[in-house]
Amino acid sequence: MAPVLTSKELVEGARREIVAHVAEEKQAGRVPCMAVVVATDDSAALSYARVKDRIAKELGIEVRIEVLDASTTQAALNQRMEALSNDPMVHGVLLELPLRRGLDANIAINCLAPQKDIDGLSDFNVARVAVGNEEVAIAPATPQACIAPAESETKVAGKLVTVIGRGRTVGRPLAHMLINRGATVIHCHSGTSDLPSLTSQCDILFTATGRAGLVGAAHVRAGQVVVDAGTDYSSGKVLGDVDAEAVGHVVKAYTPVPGGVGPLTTVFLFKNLLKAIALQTGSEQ
Ligand SMILES: Nc1nc2c(c(=O)[nH]1)N[C@@H](CN(C=O)c1ccc(C(=O)N[C@@H](CCC(=O)O)C(=O)O)cc1)CN2
Repeated sequence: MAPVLTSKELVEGARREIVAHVAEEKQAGRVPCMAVVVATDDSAALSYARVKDRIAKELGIEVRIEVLDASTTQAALNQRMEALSNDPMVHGVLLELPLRRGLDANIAINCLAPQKDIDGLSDFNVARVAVGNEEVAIAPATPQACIAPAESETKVAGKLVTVIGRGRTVGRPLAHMLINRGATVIHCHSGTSDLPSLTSQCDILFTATGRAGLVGAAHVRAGQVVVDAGTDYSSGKVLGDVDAEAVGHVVKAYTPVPGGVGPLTTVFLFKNLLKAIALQTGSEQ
């Protein structure tokens, strides 16, 4: 079996960096504060909010969780996002996804000032990433959490990579971020015909569809690194896109689910909060 690229060491390294950075912020008189808006009944999304709260406490970061009940309208959600964005004590706002039916995440997220959009999902941040201006953008956390384990195994620059998935939170920004890092990108999705021929020719395969077991032995070849950002809870436990048993016998290394991209996503959200502060205070131009 190929080595499993667990994210434990990367998470621990990132946490050490965050703790040091938070201490600097506190010396400068700021307590980094993230608002988490929960307007969903999705049990996974609710538990992610609680996980963020617990980890934030360990890192010295303040978290304000705002739960909006089932009667919340789009207008009320937008107003809450705007108010949190205008609060000088709040440095970043995150909207737990997916939202309740009838609420539009894009409209709500675009009510935030771009420098407070720590999910990096507002049109402003998406556009900055897409045009290669990532330095001064807030890039979404999950794509960052996909690239870090791949980079720990092999350089992304100059490689042929395939991305499966075109969602707004992972697949789409990930493809842009890989281009920004010098990779040659094949971008696939649910409508792609003959997926195995496009996934098996690349050096690094990223998958973010949420369809458990989509990637099997026919999709991979020896020597590849496979990064799995899929999460499917329909069976009662969390499963990735990759059939690890089948793929693990073929490839060079792969990230597991759980224990791979997920835990790294959370720490990159906190890193985004610190970048947001730098953008707000002008210490990053
Ligand atoms: N507004 C956002 N919503 C969502 C995002 C996001 O980046 N912004 N990503 C995911 C949720 N997410 C972080 O917010 C997240 C997902 C998974 C994990 C994680 O650690 N998963 C564990 C498995 C946990 C389990 O057993 O249930 C793992 O993979 O090891 C953390 C954060 C969707 N929503």
